[in-house]
Amino acid sequence: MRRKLAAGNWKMNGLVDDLSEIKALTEAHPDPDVDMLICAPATLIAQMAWARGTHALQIGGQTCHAERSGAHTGDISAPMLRDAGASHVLVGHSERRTDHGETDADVAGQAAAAHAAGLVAVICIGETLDQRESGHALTVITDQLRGSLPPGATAANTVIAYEPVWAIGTGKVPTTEQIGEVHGTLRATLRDLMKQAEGVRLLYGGSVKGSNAGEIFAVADVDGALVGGASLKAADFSPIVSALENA
Ligand SMILES: O=C[C@H](O)COP(=O)(O)O
Repeated sequence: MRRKLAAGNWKMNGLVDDLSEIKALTEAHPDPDVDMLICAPATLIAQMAWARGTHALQIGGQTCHAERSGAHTGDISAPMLRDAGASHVLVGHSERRTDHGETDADVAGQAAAAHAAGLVAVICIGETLDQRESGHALTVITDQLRGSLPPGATAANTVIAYEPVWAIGTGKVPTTEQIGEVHGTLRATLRDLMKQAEGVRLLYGGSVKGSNAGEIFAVADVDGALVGGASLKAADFSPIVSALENA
């Protein structure tokens, strides 16, 4: 049985004052039936880890370098994230792939670095609108998964997040049939790639809100969500956590 995961990605948002949202979130879900994760900007990871106190909320970074240390100005390594209090890290988010030209091979290297540092890698994949409309979505996400999954990936150290690029921050959401088709394909692909395929959690991400979370979580092989905008405020994220608890 896969434990469900409600993950938030604050992206390049959040100042120290916003840690009040973590207090509100943990107070709203003192003993959650699902895993909760917030991927914070690097500047807030240590303070967020302090702010959660003894709550089970997990904290993640949003990217990491493939190397442990070195002359890479402005980058952050997986051991640094771990040292700051993170247990997870996003790798291969489409905004990283677009803004920083990260390739599947780069993402696999980052995920391997995360694993070596004892972090869970949340590997993000997803097709563009052109790829969806030209009928290539399943080929694209399958190729991304094959290229981004490093050797040594296990059910314990890896989560896959399917985020169609066209659904991120747009209010557009695939149909539940489309989500089910992709997640079923991802599960089948994982079976080809690793022994623990049944245990790997598959998240859906892209315009998830309290109002649509329930129907998304009812789709087979959707084990949770990766939420951007609606994770910034506890009042918005809490209904998503509750919907997952009730799924
Ligand atoms: O990492 C999160 C995704 O990019 C989804 O963002 P969104 O919920 O604002 O659409």
